[in-house]
Amino acid sequence: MERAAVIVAIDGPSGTGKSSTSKAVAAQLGLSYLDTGAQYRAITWWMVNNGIDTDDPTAIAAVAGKPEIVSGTDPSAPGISVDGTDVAGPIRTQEVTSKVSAVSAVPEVRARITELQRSIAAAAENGIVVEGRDIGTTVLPDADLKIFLTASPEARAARRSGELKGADLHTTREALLKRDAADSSRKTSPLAKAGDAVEVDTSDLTLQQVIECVVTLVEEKQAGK
Ligand SMILES: Nc1ncnc2c1ncn2[C@@H]1O[C@H](COP(=O)(O)OP(=O)(O)O)[C@@H](O)[C@H]1O
Ligand SMILES: Nc1ccn([C@H]2C[C@H](O)[C@@H](COP(=O)(O)OP(=O)(O)O)O2)c(=O)n1
Repeated sequence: MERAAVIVAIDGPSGTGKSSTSKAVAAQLGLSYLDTGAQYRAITWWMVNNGIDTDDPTAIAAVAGKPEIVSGTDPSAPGISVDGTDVAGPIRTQEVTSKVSAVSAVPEVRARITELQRSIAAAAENGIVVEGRDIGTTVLPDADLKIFLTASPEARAARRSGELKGADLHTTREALLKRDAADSSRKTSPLAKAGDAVEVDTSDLTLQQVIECVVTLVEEKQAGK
């Protein structure tokens, strides 16, 4: 039986499991996948690389339309490039991580990236899992299923410092909470749970349990479409 294309929005703060869950769910169900955080990281990388002062919203706004960002949507190899350069590695540096909240708070940046996200979602013939901070509230308010992942700061910091081998837990926790606070308090499209999103606290769940939970929710939606 042909399945209807389903659009899934997964939002939440850093380290709640959005990327790992979204990729696995998309792969398991044959859907496309979009990492919107990678797009904000990519535009931030471009700003840094081009000497733009990331503390100057006017300077950022003036050039927000310049970089050409191309996102891969295959969950097993997503990939991201800026003006033809593969930036999958460089967008994960600490410098980019520390500047991404300031760049992504600029309305001109958000307008540009949001438009790109909507066109990618519209082109996904078999459906798509889109993960970020404002997907269910702003980017795709008509998504078929909205999930909001949460987890305690302790669990999130432990997961992140596990990734950044040897990183101090306290420093990781503080940096993560600072970024969440900035992302939640910005004026334009802050990190927020949509009223109709299903909240899943992943603190005491394994990644496999979270994946199974989301797969079940998607399959229920598909069955009802
Ligand atoms: N439920 C979980 N239990 C334990 N570790 C997890 C869980 N979910 C994700 N992780 C791990 O935590 C880290 C951050 O997950 P990630 O998916 O990148 O989160 P986010 O995209 O929300 O920032 C990864 O190393 C991932 O493997
Ligand atoms: N939809 C989105 C996605 C990410 N952002 C911004 C805010 C986030 O701190 C950064 C980086 O997002 P990313 O998902 O890569 O962050 P993690 O380190 O995985 O938590 O991008 C956003 O403003 N809107």
